[in-house]
Amino acid sequence: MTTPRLKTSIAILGCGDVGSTLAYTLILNPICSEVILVDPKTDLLNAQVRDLGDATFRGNTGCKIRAGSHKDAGQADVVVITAGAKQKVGESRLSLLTRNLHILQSIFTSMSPISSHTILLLVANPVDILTYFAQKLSGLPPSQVLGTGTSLDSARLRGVLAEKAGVAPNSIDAYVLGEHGDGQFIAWSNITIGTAPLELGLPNFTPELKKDIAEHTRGAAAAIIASKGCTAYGVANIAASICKYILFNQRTVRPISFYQPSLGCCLSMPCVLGRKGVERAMPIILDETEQRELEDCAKNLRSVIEGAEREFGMRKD
Ligand SMILES: NC(=O)C1=CN([C@@H]2O[C@H](COP(=O)(O)OP(=O)(O)OC[C@H]3O[C@@H](n4cnc5c(N)ncnc54)[C@H](O)[C@@H]3O)[C@@H](O)[C@H]2O)C=CC1
Ligand SMILES: CC(=O)C(=O)O
Repeated sequence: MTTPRLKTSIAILGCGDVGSTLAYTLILNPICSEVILVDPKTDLLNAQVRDLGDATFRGNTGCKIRAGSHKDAGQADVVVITAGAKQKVGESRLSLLTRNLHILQSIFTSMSPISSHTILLLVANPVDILTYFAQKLSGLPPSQVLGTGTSLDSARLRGVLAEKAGVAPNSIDAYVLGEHGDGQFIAWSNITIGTAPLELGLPNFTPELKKDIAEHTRGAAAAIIASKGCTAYGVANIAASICKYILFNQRTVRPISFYQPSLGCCLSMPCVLGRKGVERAMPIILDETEQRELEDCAKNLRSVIEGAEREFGMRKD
């Protein structure tokens, strides 16, 4: 007698550079039984499914890949939204807003009705603003709508600190918080290197080094885009990890973009990730400068949201 297998599915909307890299990551590190790819470019979609399908045949990973519709995606356990325009050289993430909000609106029109158990994970930029609108457009509870946010920036920060301190990145706790964009800030006061606070773990830490590290982290995406036109591997790895924390109910603490009731927008703060999405916010004590940076960041994001609501006729004033 064969044991029935539990079916878990991840739908990826958009199978361009990021969506296809995420699909490949999920095939190599299987965490679900099915990956559903959705993209209006049907030639590209079918070619990606065939090419990625070839990667499923060698080991018996148990993860199948298929093309699907937006309606199919709306019934998946996790829906990852990578659909949208990407930055050209010199463009900011925020400059993508009008184009990508149009795409987001059309996605929710096509996907409806969405299963009430689905977790939405936004990757498309500007990710904090799109996470905010995805929650409104989907009608799902805020805890089920999240964005990769500054988890990628935090990984980049851990990478550079690891190199300077001569320890493995996973021996470092360091959080970039706020906007996945120019309004991000580093919670310096919370960094630990192994068992040591930053100044002990990195004895040659100077104000110049601090500035260089912050600039490196904030500018990492633009530097890669200037040479190859996109970033894909880092965010695909982050998105696959987030899917795993959710599907395996891992209760892992990460900085993720989610709705902050006291700030009136979505931005990244640490939270516990599990099967319900954001299980709870994880408190963090910020120093005075960091608290001001958080408030400034939220103020800017709120004003971008208000501008978009006016442009898209979602506000009365
Ligand atoms: N949050 C993060 O850390 C990162 C975010 N990104 C963002 O991810 C997005 C995607 O980037 P790439 O994959 O490089 O772009 P891409 O242009 O290679 O792929 C985007 C795909 O979305 C598809 N698409 C458009 N409308 C759609 C719809 N209604 N439904 C399904 N698919 C649709 C397009 O046909 C295209 O194939 C961009 O907004 C980019 O800025 C990229 C890297 C990191
Ligand atoms: C493109 C982007 O948002 C990133 O790589 O951080």
